[in-house]
Amino acid sequence: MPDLASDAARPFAPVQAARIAVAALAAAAVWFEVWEPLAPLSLIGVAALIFAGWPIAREAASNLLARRMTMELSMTIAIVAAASISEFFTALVVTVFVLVAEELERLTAARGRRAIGDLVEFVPREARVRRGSAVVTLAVDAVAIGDRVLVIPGERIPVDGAVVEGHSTVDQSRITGESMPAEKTVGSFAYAGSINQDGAIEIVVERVGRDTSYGRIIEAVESAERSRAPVQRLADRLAGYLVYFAFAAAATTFLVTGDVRDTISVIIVAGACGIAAGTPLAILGAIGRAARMGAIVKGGMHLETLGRIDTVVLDKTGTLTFGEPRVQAVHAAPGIAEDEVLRLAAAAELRSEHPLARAVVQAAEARGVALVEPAAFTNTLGRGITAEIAGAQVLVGNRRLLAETGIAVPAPHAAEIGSEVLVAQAGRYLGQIVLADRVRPEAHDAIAGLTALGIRTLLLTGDSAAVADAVARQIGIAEVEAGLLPEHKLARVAALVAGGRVVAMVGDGINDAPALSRADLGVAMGSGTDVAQESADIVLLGNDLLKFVDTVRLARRTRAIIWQNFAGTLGVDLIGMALAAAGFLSPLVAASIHVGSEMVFLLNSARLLPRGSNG
Ligand SMILES: Nc1ncnc2c1ncn2[C@@H]1O[C@H](COP(=O)(O)OP(=O)(O)OP(=O)(O)O)[C@@H](O)[C@H]1O
Ligand SMILES: [Zn+2]
Repeated sequence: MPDLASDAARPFAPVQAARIAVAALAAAAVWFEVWEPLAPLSLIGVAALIFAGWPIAREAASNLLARRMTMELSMTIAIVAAASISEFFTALVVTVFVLVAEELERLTAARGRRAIGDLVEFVPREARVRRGSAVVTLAVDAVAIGDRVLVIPGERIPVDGAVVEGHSTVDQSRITGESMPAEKTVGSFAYAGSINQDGAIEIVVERVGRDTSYGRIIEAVESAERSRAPVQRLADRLAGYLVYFAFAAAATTFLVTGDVRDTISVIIVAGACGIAAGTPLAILGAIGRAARMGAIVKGGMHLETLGRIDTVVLDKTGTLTFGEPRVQAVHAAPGIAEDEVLRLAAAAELRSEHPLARAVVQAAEARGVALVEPAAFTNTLGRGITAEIAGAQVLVGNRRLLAETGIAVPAPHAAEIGSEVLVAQAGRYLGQIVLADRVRPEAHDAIAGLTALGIRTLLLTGDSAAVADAVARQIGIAEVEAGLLPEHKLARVAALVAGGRVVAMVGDGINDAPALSRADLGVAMGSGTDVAQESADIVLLGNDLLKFVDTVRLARRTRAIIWQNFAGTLGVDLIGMALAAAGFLSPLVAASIHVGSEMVFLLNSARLLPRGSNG
């Protein structure tokens, strides 16, 4: 049972091969009774067992000292027992089996590790940095934020940053999971770890190394490898119990039948590496595969939770929509100019980070309206802005904000469904600005995918019921709750969790951060706030909701594979021990069943490893 973290990196050692060869040759020599001066004690057998069995016995001794019940322990006992009744052939062949199995396990585990190694290796170590008119090649560590990095066609992009020159298409599938090449022109954002295809581009460095999106993927996978998921601890415990059980069964067999060979078979047949090594391999493989799709799962525990979720709560703005509303129309009250409505709104919104605020300011700029700085302003959660402009109080926000101040507002324009931003000055209604956000094109299919998995979906939003209903209809979410303040979203999620649902909340961190952290699983959009991405359990780097659905499927499959291995191991071991106790299994057959079944379960886990990890 090799330890994934430490042993797997070790290549196939020549001495290990020598041990296997020596044990195999000695087994043949014993079989043909080549040189047996001291029969029934086989000198060749003893010498070969000491040489070949040494690592197994050493591992067994250290496990014994650490009070860990492992296969090495039971196998050592079985080998010694076989030798002590002069069954040297059996002892040697079992030794070969154990050594070969360990080597195979190590190779499988190494594949898991290599998937991570490839990940780390993929980002170039050097970058071409512009220095005045010259271009110098620097180690990526020496590149500073604000430097201009040049990337020629065919090269991998070494840093995260905005393109300031050139035009190209890049393959950024490793970061966002999108299979189509993405076009990069001046102003687009380029990710470290993507491959520049046909044009030279120049990038202003914004993030380097572990701070890049790709660096975060690596970090997530590495930490997933270090942290043990609860199911992994369960696997270790179960493996230990199996060894105890095998000892008890062997003792019983010996007491009842008095047959040493059958007793040895009972010990040998019970294997648990399929779960002890297969469980971490499955988790690592799944996390690596999710990372390939642009879904960073920050640990095996979250993967496990994801496999159990039955409810997904989604935020609207920034999650189901792009979170980039655009002004559709400005409706001014009689006698008021549209530009005046926009001017006051933009002034009030000037310092607000809210997506609606930014859209209003942008629209004002686009129309050439002069922007004035507000003398004072306050932001009321879920309502809007109260500002002081040119000595008058200006309200910019939703119906709730104006109604609470006693300002009458005409009914919404039936022509458009959009978020409305109402504007009032000194207690008088001036007009409204209608904004619309684009629904993410994959949102509809993503919801359908979740529904097909039997998952309940809810849309929670601070926006008006009219907008929320329109979005919900468009993407096929049945349950909608609108007009919610952040604390309402939190309470709603808390109620679902208290009701026994396993809840994932998908959001962008703008006014849904408390709910994100309250859910069993917080899923942050890559376009969301940094805080949300940092505190979330899963980050969707590419903002692709379909990849979230794929990740849910993957998590369920991982759970299924782990449980298949659990059940399979228990079944094989119990049936094997019963057959061995009844005298149906020779130690050799018992050893092949042990090793054979373990390899099947290990390969079952290895199915989850990302494919083509070199590409
Ligand atoms: N700066 C602002 N300017 C104008 N209106 C605002 C502002 N901040 C909040 N509002 C109003 O309050 C409502 C709720 O805002 P909140 O930020 O909680 O949710 P949201 O962004 O509309 O949607 P979601 O909850 O889906 O993210 C908005 O729809 C808007 O009507
Ligand atoms: Zn084993």
